[in-house]
Amino acid sequence: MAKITVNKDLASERAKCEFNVEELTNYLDGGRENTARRRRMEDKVLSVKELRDEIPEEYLSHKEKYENAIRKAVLFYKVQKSLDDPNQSDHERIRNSYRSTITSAIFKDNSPLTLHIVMFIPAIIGQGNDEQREYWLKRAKNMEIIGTYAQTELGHGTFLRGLETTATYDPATEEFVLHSPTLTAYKWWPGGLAHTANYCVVMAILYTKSKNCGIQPFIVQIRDEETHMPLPGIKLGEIGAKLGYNTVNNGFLGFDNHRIPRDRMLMRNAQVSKDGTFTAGANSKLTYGTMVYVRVLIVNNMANLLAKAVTIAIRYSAVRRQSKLKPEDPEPQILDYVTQQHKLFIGIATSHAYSRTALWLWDHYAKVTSELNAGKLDNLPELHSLACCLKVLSSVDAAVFVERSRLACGGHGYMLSSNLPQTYGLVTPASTFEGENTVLLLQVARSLVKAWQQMLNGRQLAPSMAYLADQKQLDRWDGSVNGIIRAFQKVARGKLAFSVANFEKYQKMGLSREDAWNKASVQLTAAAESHGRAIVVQVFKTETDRIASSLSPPLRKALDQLVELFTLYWALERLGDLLLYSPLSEVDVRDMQARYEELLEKIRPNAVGLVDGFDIRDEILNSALGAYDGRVYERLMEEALKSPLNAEPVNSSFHKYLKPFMQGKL
Ligand SMILES: CCCCCCCC/C=C\CCCCCCCCCC(=O)SCCNC(=O)CCNC(=O)[C@H](O)C(C)(C)COP(=O)(O)OP(=O)(O)OC[C@H]1O[C@@H](n2cnc3c(N)ncnc32)[C@H](O)[C@@H]1OP(=O)(O)O
Ligand SMILES: Cc1cc2nc3c(=O)[nH]c(=O)nc-3n(C[C@H](O)[C@H](O)[C@H](O)COP(=O)(O)OP(=O)(O)OC[C@H]3O[C@@H](n4cnc5c(N)ncnc54)[C@H](O)[C@@H]3O)c2cc1C
Repeated sequence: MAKITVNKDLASERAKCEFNVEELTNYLDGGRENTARRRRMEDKVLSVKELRDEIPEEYLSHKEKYENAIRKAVLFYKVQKSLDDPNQSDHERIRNSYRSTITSAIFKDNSPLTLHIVMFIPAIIGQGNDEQREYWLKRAKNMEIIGTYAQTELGHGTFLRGLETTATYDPATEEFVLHSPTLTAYKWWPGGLAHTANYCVVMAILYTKSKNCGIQPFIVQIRDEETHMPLPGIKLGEIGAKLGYNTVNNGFLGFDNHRIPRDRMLMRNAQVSKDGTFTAGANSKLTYGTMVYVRVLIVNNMANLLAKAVTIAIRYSAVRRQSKLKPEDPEPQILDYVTQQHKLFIGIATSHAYSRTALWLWDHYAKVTSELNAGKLDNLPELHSLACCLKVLSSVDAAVFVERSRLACGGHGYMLSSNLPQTYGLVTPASTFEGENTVLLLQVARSLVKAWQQMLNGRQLAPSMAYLADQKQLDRWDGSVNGIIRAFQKVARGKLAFSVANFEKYQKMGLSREDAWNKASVQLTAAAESHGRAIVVQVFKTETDRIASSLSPPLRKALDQLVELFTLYWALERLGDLLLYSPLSEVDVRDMQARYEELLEKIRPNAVGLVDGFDIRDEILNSALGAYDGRVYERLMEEALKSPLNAEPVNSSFHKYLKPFMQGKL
């Protein structure tokens, strides 16, 4: 094997690291065996050279990008399948794949099969009855059919009761008639819908016996299994170019009185009998279960994308030298600027915070799902609220810190060859999809207001909201992580109390409940956001304490520093709230600021080790700035030379336009 020459600054950073990087990787993977398994899988996938792009994706046309993505998706699926351990349960398979980012090595802009895996199959599992699962899951898991999740319409994404697609039951033929009565009823957005999927789960308003029975899921064939032509009564297409996700093949779909058999309604929850009698499920919101599942997964996806961005930015910052700190000294590494550390170390800490929170949430999700399967629904509202608020916070923070990583790389961060713009294109839609963030915060606020009322009635609160009942004053600011967590809880409690008081005040002033809610909604969403912050810091701290107790002292210290940095960063960001709701004084603020700066200094020698610990291979980072060897400038030039414009010294447009123009002949 050729010897890698590592940039000398990066090499000396690695020599400075105070902990064992491999131990950190094992910790993140959940053990040495998991690291080995993940690496074996990466080796195998990366050994398939047909999965690599010869021409950088960005130089392909829109159509070529899609065709190339499909070519790779098929091959990638087969390689993955050959590595699958059939003895793992679905729960274990997903948990074990939490640290896997290998998909990014193949697709810079995501795969056209994403929705098949992430929503179509889960919708059949969550919404299909036993026979439906038996039949459809086998076909879907074997890739005999490819599906997507078609819910959003041109006119409505958030407000599901406002969907216009109808499924009207016809008892004479025992069929549902699917129809899009208007342009705005067209399904719009589903990934893979345009040219990839031949089936989809369609969410439509069910009418039977002339009654609206709410939104229900239907499994609908949309293309012929042989010719792939759209079926009669179905209009399909692609929605066009987007900020990112351009290889996901998002599509539109309209129905013109398209008929499907009765057994195509997924009937795990609600049912329609042959004569058209509707039987409601135990809770109508179980129909929204696929969204809860994906919201839970998104938290982890955000942690991984952020780890990628911050790895690139930290390595680049160790290599890049710019300006002068002292006139007599050479140009320093930009990582030595404390402002640069302030921009980036929080990204490392945030990725850790959400990857710990994501695992915690996944285990909670699995527990509640098994209760739901046993008919126990009590914990569904809390799960919904938690999934909403953690999806919101992780997507907002990831977008901010990925963009900050890009900016921290100066001009080179603007290059597609840095892979930072594309990474931003992957994180930013998560603030919109799977429930627009403000809308989800309002759902969280709704659950908090309910909890507040339960508390006033002396009822027990769900564990994640139990702190609301803690009436004790926070007498003293001690600056410890646990003290700050309690302060965050006080903030959330205080903001909730304030918004509930305003909500009630507006109603007393004569506004309807709905108008009062709307008027109080800025404060309500702020309370929901604070509730989320309190949960994330607490989970980050307690889960790190729980899992890291057996680690070596140097690594334990490094992780504790990240937890403290994360806590202090948000305390300083939310000073106004803390000054309102906790006994924080001016001196305490100055102490916190000093401690924060001290932490930046302590983390500085470990910065490269911390991102090396994410163990994201060059093929996955896909970045001229972030490669392990730090050959930043050489790679930037190599990538520049791949531009098709560099294939010839003079472009034909010179003779056609520029020359006549400059010579006054045009
Ligand atoms: C080996 C496999 C490994 C897999 C690994 C995969 C790796 C990849 C990882 C990550 C994936 C990244 C890529 C993801 C691509 C995703 C693409 C995106 C797809 C989509 O966007 S699909 C469309 C999503 N759409 C939405 O989210 C719509 C948002 N709107 C809503 O959810 C609702 O309309 C609403 C909640 C806002 C309001 O609903 P409505 O019916 O009007 O409700 P109300 O009448 O107001 O009642 C509210 C009442 O209901 C309760 N409630 C609401 N939702 C739920 C729920 N889901 N569960 C439980 N309860 C719910 C709510 O609390 C209220 O209760 P109350 O009345 O207060 O008691
Ligand atoms: C990349 C990408 C992939 C997607 N993939 C899929 C898919 O596979 N399948 C699918 O079905 N859908 C998909 N979607 C659609 C996505 O789920 C919706 O865009 C999302 O649910 C938001 O709905 P909307 O676009 O209608 O936004 P809107 O609801 O119109 O939001 C616009 C604005 O209105 C505000 N607003 C709306 N309602 C309220 C309210 N009640 N209170 C306060 N403010 C409100 C919002 O906060 C926002 O600021 C995808 C979207 C994207 C971007």
